[in-house]
Amino acid sequence: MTSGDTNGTTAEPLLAARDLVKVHGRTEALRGASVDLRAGEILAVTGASGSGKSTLLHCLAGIVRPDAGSVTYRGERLHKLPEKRLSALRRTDFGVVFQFGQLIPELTALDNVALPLMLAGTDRAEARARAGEWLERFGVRGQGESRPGEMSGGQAQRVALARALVTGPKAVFADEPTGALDSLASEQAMTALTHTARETGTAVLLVTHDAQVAAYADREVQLRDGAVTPLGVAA
Ligand SMILES: Nc1ncnc2c1ncn2[C@@H]1O[C@H](COP(=O)(O)OP(=O)(O)OP(=O)(O)O)[C@@H](O)[C@H]1O
Repeated sequence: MTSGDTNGTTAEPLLAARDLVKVHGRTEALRGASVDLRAGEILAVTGASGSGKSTLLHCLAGIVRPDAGSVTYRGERLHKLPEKRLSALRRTDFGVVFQFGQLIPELTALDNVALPLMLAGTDRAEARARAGEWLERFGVRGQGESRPGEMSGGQAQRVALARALVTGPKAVFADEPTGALDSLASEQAMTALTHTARETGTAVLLVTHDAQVAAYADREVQLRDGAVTPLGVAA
């Protein structure tokens, strides 16, 4: 793994955040954060609790608009897009997974993974067939007919990862995806995520406070007080 911020990039990044500022009430969550996510790379964003990691992820994923600065996605000003266009882009090009997978509790694992395909217009039978293949990839095919409450945390999280990747997004945003898992389940989920992302050329922005999880990334940037700092700089 190499470290670095926005320097040393030769290829055009997939996503580029520049000088992001985001204020929540009286808290400046981001104070001039800049970072690139390159196509196909797995980038870990680390930093202390409250340093702004989740806020940075939300801005890059187009979930939250920054108060200042810019987010450029393949040449488009993401933060300036109208809401309708932004949500359409999020559906086709981005996948997200959070600490608690946020699967729909009433649906089986298979239907949870099939849903994004159906929302994109795939018919139910085809969507379920493809969802089954993705459950297989993540080692949870056997849980296809289980509802989230009937699975272990690790299984549910692998289903959530399959759901994030099933539509073939260009980027997946994972916010502490293993934060609620024990070390074995965490290892299984991270191995499945990174293998699949590398196989499919999907970029992953991985927010974590766990050095073992960050070690799965190709590159790491660290946030401190809402800005990206070079790795290894003492507080
Ligand atoms: N919706 C919000 N309303 C008010 N304050 C917020 C909100 N979201 C984040 N904050 C504050 O902004 C700062 C940065 O939060 P953020 O969640 O981005 O950090 P983080 O590095 O992801 O933290 P953690 O590792 O604890 O999840 C924190 O002080 C947090 O309390």
